[in-house]
Amino acid sequence: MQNGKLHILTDTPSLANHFVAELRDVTIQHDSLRFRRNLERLGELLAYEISKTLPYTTAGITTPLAQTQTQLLTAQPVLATILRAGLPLYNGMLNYFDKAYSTFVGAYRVEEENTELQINMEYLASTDLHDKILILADPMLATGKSLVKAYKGMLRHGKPVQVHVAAVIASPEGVKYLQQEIPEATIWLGALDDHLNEKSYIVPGLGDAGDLAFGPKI
Ligand SMILES: O=P(O)(O)OC[C@H]1O[C@H](OP(=O)(O)OP(=O)(O)O)[C@H](O)[C@@H]1O
Ligand SMILES: O=c1cc[nH]c(=O)[nH]1
Ligand SMILES: [Mg+2]
Repeated sequence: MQNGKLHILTDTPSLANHFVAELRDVTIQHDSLRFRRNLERLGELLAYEISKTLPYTTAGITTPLAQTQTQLLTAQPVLATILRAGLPLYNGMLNYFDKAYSTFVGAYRVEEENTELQINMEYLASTDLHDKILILADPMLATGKSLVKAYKGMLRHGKPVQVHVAAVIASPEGVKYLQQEIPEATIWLGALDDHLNEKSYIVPGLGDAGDLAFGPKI
């Protein structure tokens, strides 16, 4: 699906399908090194796709043989992510936007029986966001509450001129919530899944991205 504001990598046959498949597959996903690397690879692909929509200016460069011209980013984006599971995806993006400044948010879902899902946000370290192109990356867009809470917290550090949200797997419910709460955002997904289950996990999804990347939380 491509509607200008929502882009989904796996709607087109490409290697992105392999990386998402390996993240989901129970016979492969327990290899945590491979799991993190696949998140990183998708961060690289998403960064590349986003880069095609950013502003560029013509710049002159000197090779050993001649002068030539090229198109370079007018300004670096700011990369933001949510700990823990966001780290490998962020790292992939930083591999490509290698001069970007960063913003980090520490947030986690509090999953308790019979209560509505809450997000605990305990840490936010941000660079100046005023008039910046912000790319907010988190592998899982489930209810969307973590991303929305993180973004609203970040606005204390300036209003970005452009907002991109990048996720590896999203639910339709999460996309709808994000579009309602952050209508200015362009959304970039690895895959758009079917639904959320009663514990607000994405189905078919991949399970718990943070635990698969870094081990179970106690
Ligand atoms: O859309 P939501 O319903 O808010 O869910 C998505 C959040 O869940 C995961 O983090 P989690 O809370 O599991 O923390 P972790 O990265 O420490 O595992 C994921 O990385 C998102 O931040
Ligand atoms: O399906 C989900 C939902 C939230 N967080 C995850 O890691 N997976
Ligand atoms: Mg988790």
